[in-house]
Amino acid sequence: MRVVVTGRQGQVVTSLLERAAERAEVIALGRPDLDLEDEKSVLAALESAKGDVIVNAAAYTAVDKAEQEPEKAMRVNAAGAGFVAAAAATLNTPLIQLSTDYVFDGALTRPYLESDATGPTGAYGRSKLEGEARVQQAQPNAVILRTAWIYSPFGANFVRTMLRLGASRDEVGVVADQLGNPTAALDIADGVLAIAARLRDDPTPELRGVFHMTGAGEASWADFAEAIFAAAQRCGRKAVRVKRITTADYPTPAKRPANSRLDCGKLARLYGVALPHWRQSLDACVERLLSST
Ligand SMILES: NC(=O)C1=CN([C@@H]2O[C@H](COP(=O)(O)OP(=O)(O)OC[C@H]3O[C@@H](n4cnc5c(N)ncnc54)[C@H](O)[C@@H]3O)[C@@H](O)[C@H]2O)C=CC1
Repeated sequence: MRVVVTGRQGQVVTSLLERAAERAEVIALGRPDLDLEDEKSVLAALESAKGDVIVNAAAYTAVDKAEQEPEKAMRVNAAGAGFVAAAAATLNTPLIQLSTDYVFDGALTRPYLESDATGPTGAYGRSKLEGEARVQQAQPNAVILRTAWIYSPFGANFVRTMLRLGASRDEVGVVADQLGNPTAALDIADGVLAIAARLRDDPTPELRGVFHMTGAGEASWADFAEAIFAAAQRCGRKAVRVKRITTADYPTPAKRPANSRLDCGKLARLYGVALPHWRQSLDACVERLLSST
């Protein structure tokens, strides 16, 4: 199977390249060859790459910065996703579009289902939600995969930020009143490859549409940070305390949902795909990061 993915250095792209092994050939296309802001480059690059399945993993992911440049977030995450979907339709190729828990407002007190009403609280979430709509319009042969709180040994993410802060501090303040599902990018890659193989071979309409896919288990950012520091301590690093603070204590430009837990039951039922518990994958990630520094 030949999987063509947008982006070259993102967490999910890098994980797909690493996890492909003998299951798939993964071709990563990034700027300048494929720029989501340039429709012609998107079609030309995807056409020449000739994938069995296309994965749109590139995105404008700077959640806070998006508040200052919402038009740019829209161009990349909404228009750009639409370009990828239109190209996928032209090339008659199924598409997997990565999306986010931040399409929800966080008011529910249970994990969100695919059928729950969306209501993004910031520019990033709005742009990703509009991206979902453009994909569904342009290429019905698509899976929109909402994931969340991605961490990995690559790129910028919460695990790497905590390890950096923990190296120079004994205590770090972390918000304890936002709940979500930490998700390893390497596990996302495994899930995406399984979904891609099924999408290519199985035309069942129920396999298309919106699906939630996160690591099993839930956490607040403070729980997540505590687990990171515990794993680091097992690797010989000093202890770091987590001071549990509130969202009000740590204002950010983008308002984040208090609860963005996603219910992943639909993906398990229809695809038989369920990602490992975030704690399990976290230990491997921390060990890998600390052994390489
Ligand atoms: N990082 C997270 O915690 C979450 C991410 N997601 C979604 O998952 C997907 C993958 O996220 P990550 O791998 O963490 O992202 P990332 O930020 O690590 O990588 C994004 C990639 O997109 C590329 N990119 C940005 N603008 C581009 C453009 N105009 N043309 C071509 N490439 C461009 C960047 O160069 C980068 O390589 C994205 O769709 C993101 O919205 C969903 C939920 C949470």
